[in-house]
Amino acid sequence: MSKPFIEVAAGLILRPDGWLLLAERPAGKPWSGWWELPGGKIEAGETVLQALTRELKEELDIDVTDATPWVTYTHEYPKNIVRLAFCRVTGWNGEPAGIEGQRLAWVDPHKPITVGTLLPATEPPLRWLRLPDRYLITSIGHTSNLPGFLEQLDNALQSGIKLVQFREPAWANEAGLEEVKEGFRQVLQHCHDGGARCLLNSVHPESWRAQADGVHWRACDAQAQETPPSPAKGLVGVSAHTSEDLAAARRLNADFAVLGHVLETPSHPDQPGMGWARFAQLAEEASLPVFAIGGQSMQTLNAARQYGAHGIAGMRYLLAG
Ligand SMILES: Nc1nc2c([nH]c(=O)n2[C@H]2C[C@H](O)[C@@H](COP(=O)(O)OP(=O)(O)OP(=O)(O)O)O2)c(=O)[nH]1
Repeated sequence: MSKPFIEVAAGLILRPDGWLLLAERPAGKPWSGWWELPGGKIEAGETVLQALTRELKEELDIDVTDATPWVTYTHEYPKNIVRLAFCRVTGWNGEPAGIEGQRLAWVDPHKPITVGTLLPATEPPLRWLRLPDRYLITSIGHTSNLPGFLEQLDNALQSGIKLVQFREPAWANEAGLEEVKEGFRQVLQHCHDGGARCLLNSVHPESWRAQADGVHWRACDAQAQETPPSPAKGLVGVSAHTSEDLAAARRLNADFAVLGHVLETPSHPDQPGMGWARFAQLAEEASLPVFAIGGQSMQTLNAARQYGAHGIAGMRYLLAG
């Protein structure tokens, strides 16, 4: 007999200081005593955000004023399969209270969670929440551009960029390997001095990866990998344009995908963007955090979140701050 399939809306209720609300499952419910994100089952005819708003009123007595879809994730338990639509909740009226007698705790998601044991399906979103919301991709292109780029990079790091990808296919085509490798070394050093991590694009030699803080797979390279290559060091990102690319990202146990391009962008002048509607569709099926790419800037971050993005990725606009 097939297992029951449950659809759930769950909220990452985030205070302005970044702390997150967790709740203990009350006595009398399955998994009582385990900690979770507040929320509950989606009823027939309800949208995810309607279900979330109702559940948070019933369980916490708060009125949600600002919530956006985030990652939708399916987990198989021994007795059922749960599809969790996680949403970021950043605005509400009222002070959360444990209406069903459940204990509540505000926690810093960037530190180990010590309040109690999390439900198995609640662990991934806490890990994903630690990803920064902006992902800067390098576009140096030529050895003579390196000093100017590093200056701009320092400014971007100062303005809060915490995740960078070294991706230089054009530069690697026209310059010697050692020259580009030296550029990578310098970018990495600036990132580390500025408190950021730097992933290496899979277009560059595998032997450089040990220095990087993780690998970012091109879509074609991700598709070509049958199984995750030996335990990945650091973060794993994957570029995606289609459902198949997102499936490859899941096979590689990626921490996130970069999906696009969404809007028109100078880096792909002849290709129209997929648009936000298609982006939202693909993001919903991704089962992992997705950065929107293509025409993205701080002005599009809020829009991207409305369509289910975790954050934005880009070259020019993110570098310009
Ligand atoms: N709310 C929530 N549910 C989670 C999380 N992680 C996780 O595996 N689940 C599972 C546990 C349950 O099987 C299911 C949620 O169902 P529930 O029993 O809380 O739903 P509900 O509040 O509508 O409860 P009820 O009225 O049916 O008693 O999702 C999480 O972080 N938050």
